[in-house]
Amino acid sequence: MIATHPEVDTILSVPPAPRTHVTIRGLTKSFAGAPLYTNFNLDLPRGKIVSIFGPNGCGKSTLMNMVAGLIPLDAGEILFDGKSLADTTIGYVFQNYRDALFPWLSAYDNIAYPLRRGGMKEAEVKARVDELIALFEIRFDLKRYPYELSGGQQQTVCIMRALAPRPEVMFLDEPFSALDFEMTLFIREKLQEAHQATGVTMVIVSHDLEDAVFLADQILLLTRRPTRIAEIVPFDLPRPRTPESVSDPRFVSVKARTLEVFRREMAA
Ligand SMILES: Nc1ncnc2c1ncn2[C@@H]1O[C@H](COP(=O)(O)OP(=O)(O)OP(=O)(O)O)[C@@H](O)[C@H]1O
Repeated sequence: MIATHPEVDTILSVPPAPRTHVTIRGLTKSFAGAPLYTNFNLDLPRGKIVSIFGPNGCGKSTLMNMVAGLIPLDAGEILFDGKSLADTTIGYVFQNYRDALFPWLSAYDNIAYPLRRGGMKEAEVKARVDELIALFEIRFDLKRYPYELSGGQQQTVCIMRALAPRPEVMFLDEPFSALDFEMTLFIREKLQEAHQATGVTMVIVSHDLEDAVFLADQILLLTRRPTRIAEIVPFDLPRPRTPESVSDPRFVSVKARTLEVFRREMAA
């Protein structure tokens, strides 16, 4: 006899949507006995940028960190093209770039770190780092150490390091929150270029509505905890999006819709 279990039923009964890259089924997580996610299902589309937005403490970072394997699930299954995380190359950009880079390594060696760790030959490491230097149009000296770089330069190095091993999925936890406006514009542009050049699936947690909308193909809006999907708002403004895009009526309309759902959830 086959034992039935609600979580297994969920996993079997919800097939992934077409062009899905990451399939999340029956995800369940509590902290100190208080449920955060219960039987949560989500498909993340291949090659798209999904922003996660929602009320404070609703579990945006926890969701992304569970998908990235940094926080264990209580139950459920997360597959990348049907593969486990262990068989998938991912990249992760932390919110706090100051703590994310290895201070004893130069910027160059930070970027090269995951490649060398993966056993890549030095000539190939150099070729890959050179590609990233060209993609990001780096003009500062990568022989410098993290403490010698500006915040924006450090975050750029973090993003280059995450992209170096050609990840299938890249996770970014509030990548703009510690940046000034000028650097935010720069990093937005560079992330967009990197996405267009590589087609990597990206997941971004954001606290800022404009940041959440700007890069996204989809804005995943979460409810208060116990957390469910409030709405997935699509945003198909053509790329490249520019600083002027924020006044485009399509941008304004998606931002207004996102705010409306957010307000509804705050009031719930
Ligand atoms: N290690 C932990 N132990 C206990 N509770 C936790 C832990 N990590 C997260 N939580 C709780 O889980 C909830 C979700 O946290 P999380 O940081 O994922 O939310 P968030 O939406 O990213 O929050 P914020 O908007 O404040 O950044 C919060 O109530 C938080 O206090």
